[in-house]
Amino acid sequence: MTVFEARHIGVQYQRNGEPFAPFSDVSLALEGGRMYNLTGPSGSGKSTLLAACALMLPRSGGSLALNGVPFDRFHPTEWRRRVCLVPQASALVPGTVRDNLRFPWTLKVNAGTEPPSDEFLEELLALAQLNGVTLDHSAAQLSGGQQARVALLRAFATRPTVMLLDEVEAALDEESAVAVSRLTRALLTGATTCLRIRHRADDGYACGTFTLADGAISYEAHPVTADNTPVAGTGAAVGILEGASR
Ligand SMILES: Nc1ncnc2c1ncn2[C@@H]1O[C@H](COP(=O)(O)OP(=O)(O)OP(=O)(O)O)[C@@H](O)[C@H]1O
Repeated sequence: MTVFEARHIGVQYQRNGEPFAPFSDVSLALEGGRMYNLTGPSGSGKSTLLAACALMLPRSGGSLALNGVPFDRFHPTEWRRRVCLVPQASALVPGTVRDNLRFPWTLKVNAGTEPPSDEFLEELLALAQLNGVTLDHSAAQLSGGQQARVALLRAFATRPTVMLLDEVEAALDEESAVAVSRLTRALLTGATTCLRIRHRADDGYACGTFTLADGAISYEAHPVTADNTPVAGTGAAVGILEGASR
């Protein structure tokens, strides 16, 4: 089922006083429980597209929808809570891993909602396979790969519908990058989806790749198994993130 749709999206910047549009008519649809790659040459507009989908940038045209509901029926803050953009360098805040995983609940966007319990956070942490890192661990003592995974958990803990990952594993070694992919895949439930900018070779976790080049987008599906799931990974967090244990 399609959970996120972008139709005929355009963005226009000003460059030396002149309008400049990396793209003006880009459409894509993402199905639930899937992970998609977004690739394309440097400067083709990948980060711009993610920011526009998260309503972080004004669009020059086009529409967005979540589960068929148009974006203008959401308050922009609520949209950004559901369509979560994770930048490449997601800075962790000083303090413990718990402080970081609960950080979204210090923000206005989550005002009035209960922060997650330690039990829920421990279940999430277990998925990330962080070699014994606990909720009380100092975030400053985590490796780069561990920090990237805690940043992902922090974003997923708010249960967004769409995760937009802007090269979250770009600065990591191959082993840590695979760990981030595995964790992302494990965190997806049937009601959530993920679009990630990726420059590395495919790692088998995505069901397909969008390519943005020269203002146009194309899509290529990846091989799937007989039960129509991507080759690598499973939604291991389905039970956790669908609510039973929070
Ligand atoms: N704030 C801005 N003002 C003007 N032009 C911008 C702005 N941000 C990005 N651009 C331009 O828009 C184009 C797309 O940039 P964007 O960062 O989206 O590309 P990208 O595909 O993500 O690139 P990369 O793979 O190098 O990260 C580039 O030509 C860039 O110079």
